[in-house]
Amino acid sequence: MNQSKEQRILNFVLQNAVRGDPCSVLDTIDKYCSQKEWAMNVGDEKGLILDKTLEEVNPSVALELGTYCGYSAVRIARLLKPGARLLTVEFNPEFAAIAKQMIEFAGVQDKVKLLEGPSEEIIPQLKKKYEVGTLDFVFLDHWKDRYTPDTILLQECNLLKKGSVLLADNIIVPGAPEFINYIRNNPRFQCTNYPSHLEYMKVVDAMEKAVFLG
Ligand SMILES: Nc1ncnc2c1ncn2CCCCCNC(=O)c1cc(-c2ccc(F)cc2)cc(O)c1O
Ligand SMILES: [Mg+2]
Repeated sequence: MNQSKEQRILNFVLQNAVRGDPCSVLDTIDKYCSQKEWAMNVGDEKGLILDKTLEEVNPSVALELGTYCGYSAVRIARLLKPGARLLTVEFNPEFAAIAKQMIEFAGVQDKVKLLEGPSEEIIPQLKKKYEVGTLDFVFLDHWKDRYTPDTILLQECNLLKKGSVLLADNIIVPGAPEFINYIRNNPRFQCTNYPSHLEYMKVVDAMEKAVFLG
């Protein structure tokens, strides 16, 4: 049974990155996906926007929707202060299994909780089952047509507080037009657009930051 692309990415990391060194894991994934096989990691260019936003917010509790191979989970976790934690949600069991190994190899497993399932099921469980009060930071990188319903669900579940920051990937490609329409016309959010490029490609993409005003 031949390997999946995600398994090949993980194997390349296990053989070429430095165990316990998150930056070497990120660099190794970027090297593989830019030189050998494209994959939908946020990548190093948009990754810098993610880094800068995280340094601004310095979250105690962060949520990621769409783990994939764990690239952005490692990217986020490496910047979290002691005691801070990331909850990351992945729908696809094969991706979740890869991401778990990636997160452990990078040595950030103590900061990351990987939750398997659809976001619409997990979000309503965050307060009671996962002891979340409110979320300081949310990275949206899952199905693009889930960005809006999940942003509404986060509000309905009282998971956002004044100052909570949402950062959404892929505003141009694959695109999230309904989300952009929703969030930019919603007086409870202050939005900023960050032009960039699709991971590992010369194709234009962008990220959108939305600060919840309470
Ligand atoms: N917890 C949950 N709930 C619901 N869905 C869930 C989920 N957890 C996961 N998923 C399921 C989403 C899996 C993938 C989402 N990401 C994407 O679809 C994505 C696609 C591209 C792309 C661009 C140009 C191309 F030509 C082709 C693909 C780039 C990206 O950066 C992307 O993030
Ligand atoms: Mg993405």
